[in-house]
Amino acid sequence: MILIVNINPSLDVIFYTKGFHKSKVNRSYKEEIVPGGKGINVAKTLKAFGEEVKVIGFCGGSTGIILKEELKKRNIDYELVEIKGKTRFAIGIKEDKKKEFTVLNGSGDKINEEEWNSFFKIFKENLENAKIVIISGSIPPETPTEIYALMLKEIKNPKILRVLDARDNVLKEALKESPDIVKPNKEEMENLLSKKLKNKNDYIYAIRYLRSFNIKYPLISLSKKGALIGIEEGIYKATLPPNDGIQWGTGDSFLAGFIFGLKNYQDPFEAIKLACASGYVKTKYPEIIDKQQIKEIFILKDKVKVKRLC
Ligand SMILES: O=P(O)(O)OC[C@@]1(O)O[C@H](CO)[C@@H](O)[C@@H]1O
Repeated sequence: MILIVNINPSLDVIFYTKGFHKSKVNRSYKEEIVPGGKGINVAKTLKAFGEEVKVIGFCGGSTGIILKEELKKRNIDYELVEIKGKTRFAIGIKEDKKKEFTVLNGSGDKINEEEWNSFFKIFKENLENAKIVIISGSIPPETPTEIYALMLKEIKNPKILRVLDARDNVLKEALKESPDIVKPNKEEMENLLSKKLKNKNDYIYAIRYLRSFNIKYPLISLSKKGALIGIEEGIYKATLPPNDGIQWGTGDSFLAGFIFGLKNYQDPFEAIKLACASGYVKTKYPEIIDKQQIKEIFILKDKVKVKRLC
């Protein structure tokens, strides 16, 4: 089973509008509501690939009830600790004829001590059956930045593949625990290094930096410009022709594609191709949940170009 930790899930609402103006009353002509949060997105894509997944984390309030209903509809197994607070919203705004996509992520509510204790109990129990653990997404307010480092430390079985997608100080702390796979995006990596990544040398520097923490497969997603991967043999850039679809949750599908590829083909090149194709296909849909989308991913996979940088 692939265990997915999403401690700050969300209900994602996408508004489609003919025009959006700040400080004005705006109207949408269509809305979509999907269960979200980075981990849940990874879970949905992996499930569509046919993998057995389980999501653990927190949920609360009426939004939490909807989140659970939506997960059930999609046959996603979950064990979420009920909290006094509520599950957050994340809002996406897509304007017709514009390439930009606006996102407003809610913060979520604070988790109390009792709720954390219940979570760690569930976490430890589920580690027994997990082959892969993916920890992904932002953390609730007032959560110590060492939280993901703590979880990684808790995974004592060396056979479990430890995967992390986090940002800022949470990522910084967790790197010290040498997860097997990390996947910051370009902006997150720039924040971590306090340096812009502009060219090939910067890319090499960034991957080497991650590898200095003994990360087996450091990945950096470059949005429309593809992705970077570091392996023992070298550093590579994978690309697909750019498209103008919605860039929300693409990094999560990217990560799911990579994990599926690595697990089933044990080949990082096949994995990075599946990752790029999964991210690309996600730009066309609010979520990846069915076999038809997976077919599209497999067709696209062979079009991904992988070039050695050094
Ligand atoms: O606040 P976070 O956890 O960084 O981001 C939350 C979020 O925007 O990320 C996903 C897309 O990657 C959405 O499903 C979700 O709502």
